[in-house]
Amino acid sequence: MLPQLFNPGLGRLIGAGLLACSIVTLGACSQSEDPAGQKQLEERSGEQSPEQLSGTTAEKSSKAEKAAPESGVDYHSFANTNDYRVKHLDLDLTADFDNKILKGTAILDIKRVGEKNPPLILDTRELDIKAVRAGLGDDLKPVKFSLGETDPNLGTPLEIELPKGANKVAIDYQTSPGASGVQWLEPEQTAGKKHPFLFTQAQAIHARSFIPLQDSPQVRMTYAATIRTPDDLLAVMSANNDPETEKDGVYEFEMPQPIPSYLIAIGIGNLEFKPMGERTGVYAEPELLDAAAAEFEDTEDMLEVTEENYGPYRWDRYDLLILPPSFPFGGMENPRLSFITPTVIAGDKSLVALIAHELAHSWSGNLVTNSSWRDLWLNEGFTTYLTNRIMQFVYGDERYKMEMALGYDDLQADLADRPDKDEILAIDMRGRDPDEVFSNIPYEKGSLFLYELEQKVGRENFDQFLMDYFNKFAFQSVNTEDFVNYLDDTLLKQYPDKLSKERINEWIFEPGIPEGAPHPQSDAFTKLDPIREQWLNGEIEAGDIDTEGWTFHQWKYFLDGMPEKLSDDQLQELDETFSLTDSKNNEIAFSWLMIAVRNDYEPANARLEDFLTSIGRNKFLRPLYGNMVESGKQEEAKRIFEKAKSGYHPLTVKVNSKIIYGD
Ligand SMILES: CC/C=C\C/C=C\C[C@@H](O)/C=C/C=C/C=C\[C@@H](O)CCCC(=O)O
Ligand SMILES: [Zn+2]
Repeated sequence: MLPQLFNPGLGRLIGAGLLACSIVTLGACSQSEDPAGQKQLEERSGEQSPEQLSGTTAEKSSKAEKAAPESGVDYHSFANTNDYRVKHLDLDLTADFDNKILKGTAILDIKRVGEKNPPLILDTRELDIKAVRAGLGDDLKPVKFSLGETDPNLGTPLEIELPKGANKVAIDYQTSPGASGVQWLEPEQTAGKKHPFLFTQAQAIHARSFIPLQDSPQVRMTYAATIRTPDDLLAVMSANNDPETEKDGVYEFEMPQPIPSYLIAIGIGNLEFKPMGERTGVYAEPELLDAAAAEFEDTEDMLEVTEENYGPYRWDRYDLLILPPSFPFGGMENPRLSFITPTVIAGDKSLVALIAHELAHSWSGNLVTNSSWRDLWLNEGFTTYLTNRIMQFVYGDERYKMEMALGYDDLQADLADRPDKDEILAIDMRGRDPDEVFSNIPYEKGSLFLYELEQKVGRENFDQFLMDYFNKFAFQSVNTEDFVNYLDDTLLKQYPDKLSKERINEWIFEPGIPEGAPHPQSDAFTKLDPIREQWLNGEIEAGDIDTEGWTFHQWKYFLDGMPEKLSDDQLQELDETFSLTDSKNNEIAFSWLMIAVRNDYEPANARLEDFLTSIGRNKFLRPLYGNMVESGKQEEAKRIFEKAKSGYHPLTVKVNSKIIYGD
């Protein structure tokens, strides 16, 4: 039998569905004919289409190398960061739940870094800009501004004429109800069903949909914020949340460490706090608070082992915010306060690698940051490597091996699915929407590359290397070339007989996995292969399989290793013996539903519909909808998607409607 993984709080959430919230059609933003904006756009998105980047492997990789943006250039931002840099943001926003808008003022402290005095160009998306003032210090006067042409991926540049010597710009604005980085939830979509909820998700290029700024990970700023909410709701941010704060509708925050814009985050809801350790705690709706605190109680241990091995935690507190199930990701590493899907509260800590992952970003990603989305692997590959190590420190070798092996299988699956050009770590993303290119490749291939380095130079030496890397580049944004140069100066010099530049380039600039790369495996998994085989061959019945003590990881491995096609009898036997359709572990349910969809297993249809309408996590939705379309169930996919869509996050709607309806 399946282990009993049911969690009452989550059960209520899942059962409730996600209806009643309507995603309002994106409103038009006032625009002017603006040649400057158009030029920015051409410079950023037009040089080479992805198709132009195809060719032989050698050509491809050399073109990928050339795609390294010049210093100060980010193909996913209009901002003229070679002229000005935003250093600090002061935000004062009111959350208007009735109209689904954030309204207020952003004051940017800017530093001129170029020789000239051109207009300041900021990123925006669907923002209604009411007025702009600029000047020196607090002497701000109204200035001219214009919105340029809108690019479907990048949004709309905001051009501001600055008086000479200006170092401050104040922008009065409001967001659109359909802002791509904000989800407004109706009470029905929450655990408590009585209060609305709001959360933002800025990565990769959605901060611009709720704050006008230089929305590029090359730019780091400190921030202070006042967030005004209805009196009975609590606001939290990726900043200095005070666990003692009482609900009163006005909340002040400070983020004293410089962070990139994609890490600015706001959550508002009927939230309460529960401590888990000295520096760690959880914010959640009261209905979920105890379950979340119990599930994630090892967070403090994770924090301590990571510090011991990779250097100090530099962000003061580390708390978790548990979001409603429409959150489009497993977690988001917002500094000091990771945003977490409730779908990982399984009741048995089986899915807590996600917490290790978000915590690890406090070193890889938040401290040392990819300087453009081309270099995402520097954030995610390092973080995935650290995640595995944290899981080993806290839960031991067997868990480590299983997590690694599952990651390797995820990588294989994505490699089988993607064009060569998207298998390159330093990926060419020009002209593309980062949300649509997103895959496991930067995570798992990046991590496997680091694992190979570890194997070659020895674990202790590699840990030292990582600690030094985090210290050297702390609070800086780096690109692939910075990392390669650092490798040149360190490990390549220290271990010339063990490492080579060619091999490193192959990992970073060539598609696929280099020949001879490590292949993480787990005995706890390989022993399941003959059992699965025997069952498939009819030599044993499902009831003969001794599943006592199987971990979630083993169930996932067992199910994911099933062949494409199973007979109706086989599906029924599996389901009746192991109650798979009713599994309360969302990862197991997902693996089973993937099998059910591709084999037209009707008894799982109701669960499939419930799953797709109650969870908004793209990791599950994209493959499930994709599988439905591929197996001829496009109409059913459309029906369910239309029913669920009003409760999905804007990003979820966008990427899945492409899958279901095509372009
Ligand atoms: C190769 C793609 C390059 C850049 C894309 C960057 C961001 C894309 C965007 O869609 C945002 C992603 C945010 C991810 C946040 C957390 C992930 O670690 C979650 C992974 C999936 C999950 O567990 O649900
Ligand atoms: Zn991550």
